[in-house]
Amino acid sequence: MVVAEADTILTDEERNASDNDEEDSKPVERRAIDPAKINTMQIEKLAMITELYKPLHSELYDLNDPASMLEPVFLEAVESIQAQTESGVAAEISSLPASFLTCLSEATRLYQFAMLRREWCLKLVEELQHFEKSGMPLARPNSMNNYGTILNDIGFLPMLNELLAYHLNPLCKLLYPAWDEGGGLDHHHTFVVQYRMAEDRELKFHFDDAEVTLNVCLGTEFTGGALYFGGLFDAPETHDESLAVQHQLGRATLHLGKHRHAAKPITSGERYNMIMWMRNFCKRYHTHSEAERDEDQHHHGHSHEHGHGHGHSH
Ligand SMILES: O=C(O)CCC(=O)C(=O)O
Ligand SMILES: [Fe+2]
Repeated sequence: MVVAEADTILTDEERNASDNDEEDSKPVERRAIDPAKINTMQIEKLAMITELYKPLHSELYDLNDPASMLEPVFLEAVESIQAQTESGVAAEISSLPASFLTCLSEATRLYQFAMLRREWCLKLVEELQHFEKSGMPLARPNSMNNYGTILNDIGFLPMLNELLAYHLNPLCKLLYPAWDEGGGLDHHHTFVVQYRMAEDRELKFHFDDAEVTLNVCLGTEFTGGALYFGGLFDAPETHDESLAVQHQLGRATLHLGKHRHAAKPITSGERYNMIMWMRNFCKRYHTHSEAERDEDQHHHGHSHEHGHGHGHSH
């Protein structure tokens, strides 16, 4: 069932999908709110949180000590990319530390790597539980997850911007060179999804409102909940892919936003994952002429490749 947020407009496709039991064959696009439409209510909410909320672990809200958050092998990989870029050499995947990157699928460019330190993950979960108990207003993460928290809205935006600019964007430029246009992956929607036996236990087949998605497991204790991948939205020849990816605390799965995926039901415990939908400003917000738009649609084959997050008019 697709659940609409108050300010999310469902497309015909999503509306049909919500009436359709064969969700495995009909992925819906997930979307977040357009950053350009951040309204005064959200700004007032952040001001209220900043004034009234006392964090449990205030060190989580900045990136002053990257080594307390990020695994040594992740830092080493990013440093090697930066060093190569600075010396004018095009960075190569083969030059990453040997144990760093696992490629789960060449055809759909699905990767995994160690990213977040265990203590940091567990502290973030404690922080979110503390936030929830504080009675501060909570917005649900997106049009499909009912439980979880938007990190951007509760004080994590500056540190996540740094994480994207200095760590994730250089890595993504290497793994997904198509998004190197303009500033590369230059903005994001980041949230934590939460699954509990008595609440949401799974997530239906969909693709993301993102160029590239980072999904990191924060624990805590659970069974089940594997991610399932089933091909790229715009590449029918990949639709017979059927890959189940297990979670491991602190480990990141990196995939294209258009990579169709689902989360299998958890069978016990509680699962938290941090999701960053990484986006390219040029791709989304530069205005096309009619001719360019026709040209693009011809190439991509899907009109809604453009204008994500703006809602749809019919
Ligand atoms: O449950 C997960 O880990 C995946 C969540 C997801 O695909 C999403 O939020 O877009
Ligand atoms: Fe997703």
